[in-house]
Amino acid sequence: MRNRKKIAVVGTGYVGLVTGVALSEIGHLVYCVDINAEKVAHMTKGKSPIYEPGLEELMIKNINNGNLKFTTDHQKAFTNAEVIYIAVGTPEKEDGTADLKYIENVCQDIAFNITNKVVVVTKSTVPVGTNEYIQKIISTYTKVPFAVVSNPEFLREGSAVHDTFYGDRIIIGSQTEEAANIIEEINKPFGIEIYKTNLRSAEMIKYASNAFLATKISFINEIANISGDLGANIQEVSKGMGFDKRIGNTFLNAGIGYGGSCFPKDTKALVQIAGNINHEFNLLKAVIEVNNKQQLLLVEKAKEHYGSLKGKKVALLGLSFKPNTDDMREAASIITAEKLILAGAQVIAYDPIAIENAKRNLPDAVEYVNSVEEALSNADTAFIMTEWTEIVTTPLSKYHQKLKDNVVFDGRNCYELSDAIRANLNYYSIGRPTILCEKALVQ
Ligand SMILES: NC(=O)C1=CN([C@@H]2O[C@H](COP(=O)(O)OP(=O)(O)OC[C@H]3O[C@@H](n4cnc5c(N)ncnc54)[C@H](O)[C@@H]3O)[C@@H](O)[C@H]2O)C=CC1
Ligand SMILES: O=C(O)[C@H]1O[C@H](OP(=O)(O)OP(=O)(O)OC[C@H]2O[C@@H](n3ccc(=O)[nH]c3=O)[C@H](O)[C@@H]2O)[C@H](O)[C@@H](O)[C@@H]1O
Repeated sequence: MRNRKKIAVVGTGYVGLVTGVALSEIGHLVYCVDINAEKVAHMTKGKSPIYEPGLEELMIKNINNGNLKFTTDHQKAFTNAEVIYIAVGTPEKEDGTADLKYIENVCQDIAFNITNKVVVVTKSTVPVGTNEYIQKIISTYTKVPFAVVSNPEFLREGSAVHDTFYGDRIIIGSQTEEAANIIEEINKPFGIEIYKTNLRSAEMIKYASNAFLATKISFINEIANISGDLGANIQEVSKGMGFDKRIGNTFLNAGIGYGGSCFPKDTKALVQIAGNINHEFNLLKAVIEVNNKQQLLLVEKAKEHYGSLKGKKVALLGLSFKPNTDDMREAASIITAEKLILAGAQVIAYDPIAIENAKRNLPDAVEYVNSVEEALSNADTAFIMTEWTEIVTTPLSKYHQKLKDNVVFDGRNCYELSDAIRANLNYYSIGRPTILCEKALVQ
């Protein structure tokens, strides 16, 4: 390959690993470096530490052709590297602000180990002004010339590989044209629209995008929360709204709120970022509050239906924060399981992929089973938390057959109301009229 570069990627979470794999796939020599030795050993054998469709195949291919290496040794990764991508975590602190301790450590790792002129690219989501802070830390410890570039990541978990090769835009924020051009050249083979801007605007584009998507979700959830009782059907409302190109037809699925590693933390961080310049971001505060309430909605509906949940056996179907990932960060299943157990219910949980991670996140009292059917067979009622294909394709007649109380609380609107009527079920969903058995047609 012409212009093949040695590139180091620091941190092998979703963003680092997918970035490293993608850059190796387009022909660069990529060293992915992580401080977690167990993870590195695993990845060196071609095993992905995360469940992400299509990722492991590309990892194996590029390990075998020599383009992709994993190491715990920063010096090995950084020696002669022309570009270094930072993709470590920026978790939230207790007050909601972004914790930059991993970024700060990486800056020192970079300063102490670079050998030649390098472009340092920040993929991690960082508050506005952080790239200048990165520049300051690195230059405190080294005389080797370098430039910083902000290149925020927009991939979604569960479709991360697809999003990397077919994303909507690549944002490059830089103070120098030279550094921006180097990163533009690297990204050209992806064939995705590139937008160049300054450092601070690039940093803000990332937070503003996540905050806007979270706002769309909380907005449609509020419309859902009034639609059901007013006899409207939120799915039809969303569809009708989505025909308007100014609104768009995505991110209008009502449900039990957004979870995941980013929307919850990035919305809180943006409220804090605004607070730092004395701006009260009331809209975003409301988005967060609506989401917190939304995550509790199924428990509230069940309490209303039953009066008390004491002794009820609940099948919790789908545990990850969305389908096609084993990520449990901020999943609605966590707070739901906690509230159910607090109310005296028994929780029988199932997920196609995320059970091992769920065991580290859900209360100890939760029991786990190996299939949807097994969960239903042991339960009085079911809560649908995540719209995995395996769950969505389970016919409602199965719920009718297996559940002792014949009641389903569907947090993801997986079924048509007409199917619930046909299956003769008590069926609660989000933003749609409740179906009660007496009204259902007995087959
Ligand atoms: N998860 C996602 O889908 C997306 C995440 N982001 C952002 O990307 C950043 C990374 O998030 P994730 O990919 O979820 O990562 P993560 O938090 O799951 O993993 C980070 C990795 O960095 C490693 N690490 C920490 N310090 C290190 C050091 N000094 N040297 C080498 N490795 C080190 C850790 O061992 C860990 O494996 C965050 O800022 C996040 O907000 C952005 C878009 C999508
Ligand atoms: O910064 C990040 O980490 C990423 O955050 C999100 O990606 P992700 O969290 O992986 O997944 P999404 O598909 O956005 O879903 C997030 C949450 O919103 C919920 N959601 C999504 C869409 C919708 O219409 N309704 C809805 O409730 C999902 O169930 C899930 O809990 C963004 O979509 C990515 O662009 C961004 O890069």
